[in-house]
This record gives sequence, C-alpha cells and structure tokens, in this order.
Amino acid sequence: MTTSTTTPAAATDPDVPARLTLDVRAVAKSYGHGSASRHILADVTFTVHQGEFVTVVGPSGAGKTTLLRCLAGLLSPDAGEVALEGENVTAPPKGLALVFQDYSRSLLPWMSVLGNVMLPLRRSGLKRTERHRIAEQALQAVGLAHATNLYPWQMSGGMQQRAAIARAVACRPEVLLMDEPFASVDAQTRADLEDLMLRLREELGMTVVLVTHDIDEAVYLADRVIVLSGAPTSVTEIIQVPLPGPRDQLHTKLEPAFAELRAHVLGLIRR
Ligand SMILES: Nc1ncnc2c1ncn2[C@@H]1O[C@H](COP(=O)(O)OP(=O)(O)OP(=O)(O)O)[C@@H](O)[C@H]1O
Repeated sequence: MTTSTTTPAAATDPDVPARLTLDVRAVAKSYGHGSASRHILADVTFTVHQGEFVTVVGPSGAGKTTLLRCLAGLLSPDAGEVALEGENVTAPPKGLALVFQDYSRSLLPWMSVLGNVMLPLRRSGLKRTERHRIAEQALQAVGLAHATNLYPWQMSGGMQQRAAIARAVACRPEVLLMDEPFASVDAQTRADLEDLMLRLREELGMTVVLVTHDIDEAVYLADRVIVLSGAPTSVTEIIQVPLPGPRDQLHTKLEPAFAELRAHVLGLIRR
C-alpha cells in the first residue's frame, strides 16, 4: 500500500512546480537462478522531488541496499525502471554521488584527505588549482579544514565519514544516495553527522535519499520516510514528516509529533 500524495519541500511555494528528480517505477530484483533464485524487490514505486530529503527504512534483508544500488545504476532491475531527471538510469549517472557505511574502504589510505576529495574531480576537466580550491571548500563545509593533509588512517571514524561526505558533495551532485552512512560511528558523532547533512542539504540544495536502520534518524532527517515491507519487497507507506525546521537534536526529538511519527514507523516495520 502506498499512501502518499505529498507536498515535497521544493513545492511548498505554489508558484514553484515540483521538479521530479528521481522516479522509481515498479522496480523488481531477484538474486540467483532457478530454484536458488530469491525474489528481493517485488514492486517498488516512489518518486523523489528536487531538494527533498527522503529516508528509506524497512526490515533487515528487505533489500534497501539492493534498491539503492538500482537507484545508483550499479545494479539493473529485472523489471521496472529508475529515471533521473527523466533519463533512464542504466549506469552511474553524472549528477549522482554515493556515500556508503564503510568509510574505511571508501577512502584511499595512501592519499591525504585533500587528495581523496580531489580524486573524483579529475573527471571534471577543471584545472588542478580549481580542483584544489573546490576540495578545500568541501572539506571546510564538513568541518575538516584543519585536516586536509592528514591520511585517512590518522583520523577518527567520524572524521573519515566527514571526508567521504566532502568527497561526495565536492562534485555538487544533484542527488546524494547514502547507505547507512552513520552506522559505524558512536552516538554523539552520529548526531553531529545528521546535523551536518541537514545543513549541507540546505546549503547545496541537493536531493538526498538515505537508507537507515535507525527510525529516530529516519524521522529526524526526512521530509518523507519511505517504509518498505519485508522481502519480496514493496512500499508499505510513504510518510510525510511535517516537523518544522531548523531541526534540533534536543527539541525536535522531544516534540509529540516526533514521538507519534516514530511510533507509526516502528509499528509499520514490526507489522
Ligand atoms: N549480490 C548478492 N547475491 C545474492 N544475494 C544477495 C546479494 N546482495 C544481497 N543479497 C541478499 O538479498 C537480500 C537483501 O539484501 P540487502 O543488503 O539489499 O538488504 P538490506 O535491507 O539492505 O539488509 P540489511 O537491513 O540487513 O542491511 C539479503 O537476503 C541478501 O543476503
């Protein structure tokens, strides 16, 4: 059951029509063949509008990572389609960046943080001095201006994940996909990184799709929460999150509306 006709953030002004960024239509995906085949995504349909922050939750094994890989063009759906700005996604598209949970594998250990952030900009055709300036700006935006010359192994987990976020946003992506990006850091760092993402979304106007196991995180960050069923998976419900901004770890999470939304999402996942 898909229950939402929603008002995305980009369309709150009635004079500004909502721009459809990501369109996911009846996506299905199985792994394996014959009797070993496992049907993971059965029929997943939703849209994400420009500038929205959408979180995706669902039971373990529902296929959240599989779905994100289909959105990123890293996996081909068996049926259905994913379109970015109206273009079918068949390979990783230019305007899209990814941040994974495992920051220790996403940064190259033999390169400084600045080098890591500059790396994907090589394909941009920009001169080295310009790439250097953009990478420094991105590192400043994530609070790592002081750490540009450090190597990943000289940094804490939270700093490494900040660097991975800087690398993703340095390319100014239209859409940022994040797969459990804060699952491997401690609670305080996680809260800091959540707030960093809210700020970056505001500053850069990106569309963000973030997969998480953490229901508080899903509600705290989102304009809408997409709740998936267990495999074979479809969308159980899409929930609008009308919590006011700017959100705040202490006050937002104490609001009765936050508790209600959280309980509703939890109930859907446990159902
Ligand atoms: N490459 C693959 N080959 C075969 N099976 C796979 C592959 N990738 C994932 N699976 C299986 O598909 C199912 C969904 O995996 P996926 O990682 O997408 O789910 P998830 O919802 O992200 O899981 P979790 O909540 O545990 O992180 C799991 O049972 C997993 O074992």
